Amino acid sequence: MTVTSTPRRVLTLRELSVRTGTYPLLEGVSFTVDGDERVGLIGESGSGKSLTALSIMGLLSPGLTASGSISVLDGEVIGAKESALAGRRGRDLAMVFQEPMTALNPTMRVGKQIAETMLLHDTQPNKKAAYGEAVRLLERVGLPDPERAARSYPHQLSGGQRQRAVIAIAMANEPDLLICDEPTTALDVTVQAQVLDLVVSEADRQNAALLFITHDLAVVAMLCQRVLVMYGGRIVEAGTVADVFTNPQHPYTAGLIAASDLDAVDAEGHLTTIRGSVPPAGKFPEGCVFANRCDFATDICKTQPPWTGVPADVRQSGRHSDHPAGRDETGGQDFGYACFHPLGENAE
Ligand SMILES: Nc1ncnc2c1ncn2[C@@H]1O[C@H](COP(=O)(O)OP(=O)(O)OP(=O)(O)O)[C@@H](O)[C@H]1O
Repeated sequence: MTVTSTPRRVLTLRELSVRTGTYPLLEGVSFTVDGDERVGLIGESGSGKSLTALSIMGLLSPGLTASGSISVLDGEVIGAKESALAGRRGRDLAMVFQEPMTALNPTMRVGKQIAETMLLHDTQPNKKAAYGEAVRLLERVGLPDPERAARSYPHQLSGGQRQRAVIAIAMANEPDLLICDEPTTALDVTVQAQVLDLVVSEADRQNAALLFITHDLAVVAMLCQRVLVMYGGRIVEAGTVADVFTNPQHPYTAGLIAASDLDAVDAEGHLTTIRGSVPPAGKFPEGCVFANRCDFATDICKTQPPWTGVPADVRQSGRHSDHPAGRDETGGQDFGYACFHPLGENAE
């Protein structure tokens, strides 16, 4: 008899909400990531993707308050002391930001920075061993002269090399979850694909789950098994990449897909885009947050917020199967927001 082991759940968000003093930025965000998964988080600029990632890392700016629950492995993030969060960052989970200099100390040599993250988490016995491992990591992430790179300050490396060094730091302590927020946006087009390959190969090599934030649907289609679609601080659709990209249920998802297809032109020959733009935070409509840009909106969408609870089956099992836009029965995804007028089969 073949025994298949269930992968470990590394991340569970339950009704995460984030507010400024006066208005919500994220509302009712619920999803899970298992240890063997690569999950994409997509949405236009201002949808709330980075805030979701920063919430998971416990790195929200002062002045923002989070409620709900974020569990990384077995540790709760919301309400945890900074000392506890710092102990988990880099060990249980790590993040690669869009701009590598965000993560690097400009005044410290790269090798020392990598060594320090290992010493911080006691994954190397002493400075000499940690520095040796840092050089090996720089070689593994593709730096051509790793000893020289280790002796360099960040500004002495190219943008692509800096991002490779950041990936080395992120993976130095073998985290269970790697979050990447647009990791290639600031890089030359020529090195973007190499850095993407590196992220995936490092995550796979260490069996780390990947939460990959991007505007680029093609990258998600290439890298991820599952996708979460975010708009107005909510997850509006979730499912397997195959399901969501071929048969989107939410009009916003359908619009994103149409806008990403460079061959798609409307009757007047203009490229298809989603009409209007993402409102600034605090200015989303009452009712459905997408109602003012949606071609399918009816009166109910403008007045009544769609259901935003976490369904009982998700609360119990982390899986959700009976809602139209949550129809993925294999991926364990879940969310708390849905369209009044799901597009149904063959959305196009
Ligand atoms: N500290 C803050 N205080 C107030 N509003 C904020 C703060 N941080 C983010 N926001 C607002 O929250 C909304 C979501 O921002 P977020 O950065 O998460 O979007 P995003 O989807 O990651 O966009 P992008 O793709 O451009 O990074 C935006 O309207 C942003 O202006």
